[in-house]
Amino acid sequence: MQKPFIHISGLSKVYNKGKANEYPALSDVSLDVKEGDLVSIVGPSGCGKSTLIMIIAGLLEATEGTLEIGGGDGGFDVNRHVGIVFQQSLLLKWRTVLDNVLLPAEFLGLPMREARDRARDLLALVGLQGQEDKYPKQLSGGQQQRVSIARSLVHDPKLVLMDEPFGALDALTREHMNLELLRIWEQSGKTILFVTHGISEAVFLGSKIAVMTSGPARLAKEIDVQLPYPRRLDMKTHEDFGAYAREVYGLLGME
Ligand SMILES: Nc1ncnc2c1ncn2[C@@H]1O[C@H](COP(=O)(O)OP(=O)(O)OP(=O)(O)O)[C@@H](O)[C@H]1O
Repeated sequence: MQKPFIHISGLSKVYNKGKANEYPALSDVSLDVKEGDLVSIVGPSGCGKSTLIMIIAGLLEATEGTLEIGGGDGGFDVNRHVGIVFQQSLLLKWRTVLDNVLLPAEFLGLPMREARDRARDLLALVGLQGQEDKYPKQLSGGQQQRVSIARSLVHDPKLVLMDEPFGALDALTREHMNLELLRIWEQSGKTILFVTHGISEAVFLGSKIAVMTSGPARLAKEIDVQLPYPRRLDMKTHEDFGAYAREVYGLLGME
């Protein structure tokens, strides 16, 4: 049987272990993700979503458990093959849009001529063709987040981690960005883990939803979302969409 692209088993994280302020942020999390999946990770504030993402990104060490990425062939390099988008776009204000997108390619020492072509293609993919020479402050919040999505893809990662990327946007821009993200996902074929507080957003985007709960911080359930792609906003009014949302509300104790 083919191994999952991401295999997480029995993962726990205790902050400040052994100290008076020891804090269990993740407890016994297991999750398998197929290549090309878009997995929404949804849960209340403080349930450990960012902690999980940071561990997967190699920015934080787990206290216990197994994490394997890349199907176990040993060819996955977390520095080379992961792209990250945070809630804030974290653009460098003194660099142009194009130069911001190029940052990961610079860090990784990739051939810059090809990277520049790719960055231009990605800016077109995220709807920012013609904005390459602008500076971040000349863009709206939604446009800045598009730049950070292009930046997360410039080194052609196999896995994109998105930690509440649209949390700071207004509701309408957020819905628009949801549609854009689905288009980018379908065109790029990347595996995406998408953290959100938004139940509707989680259902709308995900091929799978990982529902996390706090107290204890754990993975309550994985739900395969059988809604067809391409998804359209009017699907949110459909009965099936409502049933998935109700299931997530129920798991979070919010019926
Ligand atoms: N460096 C740290 N030291 C101690 N505790 C921490 C640290 N980082 C996070 N925590 C705690 O671990 C818990 C999980 O934090 P985390 O940021 O992963 O949650 P989250 O689900 O992403 O929250 P939010 O949705 O509000 O961003 C929280 O209670 C937080 O206070």
